[in-house]
Amino acid sequence: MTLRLAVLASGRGSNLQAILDAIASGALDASIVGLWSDRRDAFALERARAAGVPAHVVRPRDHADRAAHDAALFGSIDATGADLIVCAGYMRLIGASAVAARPGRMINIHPSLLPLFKGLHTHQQALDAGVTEHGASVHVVTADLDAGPVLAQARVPVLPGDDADTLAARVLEREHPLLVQTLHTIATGRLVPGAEMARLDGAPLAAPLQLTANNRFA
Ligand SMILES: Nc1nc2c(c(=O)[nH]1)N[C@@H](CN(C=O)c1ccc(C(=O)N[C@@H](CCC(=O)O)C(=O)O)cc1)CN2
Ligand SMILES: NCC(=O)N[C@@H]1O[C@H](COP(=O)([O-])[O-])[C@@H](O)[C@H]1O
Repeated sequence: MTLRLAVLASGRGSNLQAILDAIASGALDASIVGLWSDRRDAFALERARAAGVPAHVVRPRDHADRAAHDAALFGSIDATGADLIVCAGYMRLIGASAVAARPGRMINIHPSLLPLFKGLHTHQQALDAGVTEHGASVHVVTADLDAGPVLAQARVPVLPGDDADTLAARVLEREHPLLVQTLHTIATGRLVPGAEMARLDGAPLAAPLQLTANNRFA
């Protein structure tokens, strides 16, 4: 069955574009039922429109508080019958009640090797920590920020002379196949995200899947 995706994005939308391209090429058996952004200037909106995907703006400033914003956002998403909600550069903390109502149905791509470097400015965090390896993670969204079960990771070296921008670019290049391959593994039913635990081939996922250089899981 084709996996129906609702995608949330706040910015340029390159991860959204990676999903769109994978669907268009036949590499991912999924459809995007809509793109939702909290920012009306998000270029992700243009990418969605160009692909014929319904693009929605739900701005926090138009709602009384976080709970009201979440209610409007997820009410719109629920109306589409989406199977999975993908945070692809969505820069809002999702409230605990919205998360609790959708256990295991939301994933996020985060630019660090979780549990290292949660939150924002992850590449500077990595440089400040002096790590020699960095990367990206796809994890289940839970009430606590960037703390849910980690489904898959991709690793990159930190190179001498790196700054936050050069490191971010190297990570972003690996995020795209990481997200697509994770969605493919979910779409085929091999990987099942859970609020507390993910399962791979019916067994508890013992450790995050690791993306190889040829964009497959080891
Ligand atoms: N409940 C959860 N919500 C979200 C998660 C999560 O794991 N649990 N992942 C994030 C994505 N994210 C990092 O990966 C992230 C999103 C938002 C923020 C943040 O501090 N946002 C501020 C507003 C910032 C702004 O508007 O510029 C806020 O919400 O007040 C940090 C990290 C998606 N949501
Ligand atoms: N805390 C969430 C977070 O920092 N997400 C990051 O935002 C970028 C979105 O890029 P994109 O809009 O080009 O997909 C990506 O690097 C993603 O990992």
